[in-house]
Amino acid sequence: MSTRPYVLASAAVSLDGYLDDTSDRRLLLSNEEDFARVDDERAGVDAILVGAGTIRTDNPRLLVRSGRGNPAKVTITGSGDLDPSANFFTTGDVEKLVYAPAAAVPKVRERLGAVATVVDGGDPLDLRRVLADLADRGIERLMVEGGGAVHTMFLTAGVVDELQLAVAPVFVGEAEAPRFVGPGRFPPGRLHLTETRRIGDVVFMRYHLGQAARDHRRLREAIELAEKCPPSTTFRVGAIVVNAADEVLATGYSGETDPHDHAEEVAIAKLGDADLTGATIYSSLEPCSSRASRAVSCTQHILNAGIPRVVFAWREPNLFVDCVGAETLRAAGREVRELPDLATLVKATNAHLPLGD
Ligand SMILES: NC(=O)C1=CN([C@@H]2O[C@H](COP(=O)(O)OP(=O)(O)OC[C@H]3O[C@@H](n4cnc5c(N)ncnc54)[C@H](OP(=O)(O)O)[C@@H]3O)[C@@H](O)[C@H]2O)C=CC1
Ligand SMILES: Nc1c(N[C@@H]2O[C@H](COP(=O)(O)O)[C@@H](O)[C@H]2O)[nH]c(=O)[nH]c1=O
Repeated sequence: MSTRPYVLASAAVSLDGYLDDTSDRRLLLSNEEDFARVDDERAGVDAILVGAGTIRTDNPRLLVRSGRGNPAKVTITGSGDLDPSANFFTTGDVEKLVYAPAAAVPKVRERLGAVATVVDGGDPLDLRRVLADLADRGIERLMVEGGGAVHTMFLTAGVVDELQLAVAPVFVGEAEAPRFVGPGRFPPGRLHLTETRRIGDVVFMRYHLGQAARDHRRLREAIELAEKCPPSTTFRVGAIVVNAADEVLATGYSGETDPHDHAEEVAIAKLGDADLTGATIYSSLEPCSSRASRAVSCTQHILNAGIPRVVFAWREPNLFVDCVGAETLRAAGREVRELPDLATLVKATNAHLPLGD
């Protein structure tokens, strides 16, 4: 079971590393196309978090403009100095959560209790406790949109899995303007760069950190493995099982020994009596939860084998069956991570299927 959500930090920065200028007007660093990308990211998360400073400065709504998702809104405050009529609280029919240090909770609840759920975040506020509480509330994927104090806090606490930066072609040049991050002890070493993209005049960069970086590397390998699948009229999938030390225990791909083979069942069948404590199975596609060709689903094989962690890229589209693999595994207490930025590669391997768009 996840003890915290997958945390995706997102920011748009100037060439000199600022989030905003010092004027009263909000500085738009993203261009229209990049704001659409941010909207897509928002549509794919369960909650969006900004600091109280951002609510006071920007008065954001934090809604999905395209109407495709319904993420909850989350903020952090020590002072409780937030206006209950701010857009954060008044727009969107979604849950609003305010985390405050224990000592401040009564005051914050008095001010904001009618428009939000005020939660004790520990004394002093403990980020891991906040994240554990969000996980308990069903938040699997959290997008942290800033501002600078919040990005610094999350990154220096080592709880960011993915960082998305959009660099805009402008200088701010004001010493008093908010920077992307302040000083602190950040994760050591170089981050794992997983994507760069030109979006008009903006450069988009995606990085993965820590375990998420290891997951990204292994999942790409599983996706590449699917290229070995023989021609098929069903999904072409690759799977890799690693132990707690990230050593490969077994691999498999669809149709490896028989046309009905699924990648996960092939890999699991090769495991023998390997120690699966802390093991992870990487599968390019969400493990199936029911199937026509054989009696036991891959979700059930994973549960039977006792593999505690599952990482996949693409939610199974409702082409053959209605898949509930991820939900079933989570309900059984397994940690499930989805890396949807790799789904495009899996779709390309499955271009033979009638998938629509
Ligand atoms: N370009 C971009 O992508 C973005 C830009 N921005 C910009 O960033 C700026 C705001 O950034 P910034 O001023 O750093 O503010 P933040 O949004 O990071 O919020 C900081 C506030 O969060 C609360 N907080 C932080 N840590 C704690 C803690 N440990 N315990 C309790 N409360 C805590 C405090 O609230 P309190 O003071 O109430 O106690 C603090 O003042 C704005 O100018 C905004 O426009 C913001 C988001 C994205
Ligand atoms: N200025 C800026 C961002 N600002 C973020 O967007 C929030 C406003 O959201 P909304 O009210 O929903 O439009 C704002 O508070 C801050 O978190 N984001 C970006 O990707 N690029 C940008 O250039």
